[in-house]
Amino acid sequence: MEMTLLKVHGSMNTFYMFEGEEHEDYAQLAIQLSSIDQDIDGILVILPSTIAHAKMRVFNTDGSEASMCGNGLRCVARFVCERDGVTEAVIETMKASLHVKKEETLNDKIETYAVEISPISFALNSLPMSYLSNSEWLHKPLPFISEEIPFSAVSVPNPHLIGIVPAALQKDTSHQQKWAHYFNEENNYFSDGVNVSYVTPIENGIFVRTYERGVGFTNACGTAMTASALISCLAGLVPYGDVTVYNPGGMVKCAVSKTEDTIRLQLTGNATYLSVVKFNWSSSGENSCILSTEPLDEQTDYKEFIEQVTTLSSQFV
Ligand SMILES: N[C@@H](CCC[C@H](N)C(=O)O)C(=O)O
Repeated sequence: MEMTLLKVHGSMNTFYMFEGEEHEDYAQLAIQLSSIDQDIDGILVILPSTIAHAKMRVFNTDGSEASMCGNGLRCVARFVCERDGVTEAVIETMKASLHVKKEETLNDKIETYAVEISPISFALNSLPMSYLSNSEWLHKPLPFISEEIPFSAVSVPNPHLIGIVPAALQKDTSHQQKWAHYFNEENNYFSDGVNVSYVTPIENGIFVRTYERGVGFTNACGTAMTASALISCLAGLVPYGDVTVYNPGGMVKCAVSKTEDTIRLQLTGNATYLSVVKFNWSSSGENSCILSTEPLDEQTDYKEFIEQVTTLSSQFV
């Protein structure tokens, strides 16, 4: 089957995105595409929805399906808004229908979208995480990892384990690599695996590096950055409101607001189109191949933006 794919990124978290139908073997397509193009972190499928403007499904490079993808949702938001001629929309995801909207550009010429991140839960069984008989784990060391790093577990709704680390542990990624790898193999704590982020407060925000479940280290993970902003606010490391979050692929803004019984999260960042790719997909994989690639010209502007904004975080990249 010949398909037209858009190669897109949010903070350099990179995907092939396309309109599809239900009941195709997208897990296998994700595995095939990521073995052909090792730049990508997964695929985004835009489907018809009976309750929203569209439905998004996201598959990691290992073929596992995730309940949410913050960076991907911004790209889907752009596609759906441009397709339907609107500036706001609702996108159905695995666990919730989420509000998305076109935003003021983060910088000249950068297509920018804001997306709701929800539902949020600190209940360990929502990840799931199992540790002794705890029902939540917030800003406390996990002694089998380290007595110094405060970890928090949260689902938004995909699962995140977030550690607040000093600059030295942010620069040397081997500690994070070891534990993230361990938690994403057969283990006693996370039966479905977990996205693991190390967060370091910097001058005007936080820096977040994420090892994604089903992928490995990524340039950025949108849900992880938003969950990290929330944990940093709860821990008193940054004030509530708009948190500037740097990552190896760029910078986003995460709005965190909290009343007595409600937390609201919104992720704002780029939705950049890289190229239009014609792909021949055969289910056996034998004849699957890229037929043509037509580069688009948005990445030059994105690179300029990154050069301007990432001086503070360059020590970690
Ligand atoms: N990159 C995404 C998250 C993708 C899914 C994740 N690997 C999982 O399995 O939960 C993001 O931007 O949120």
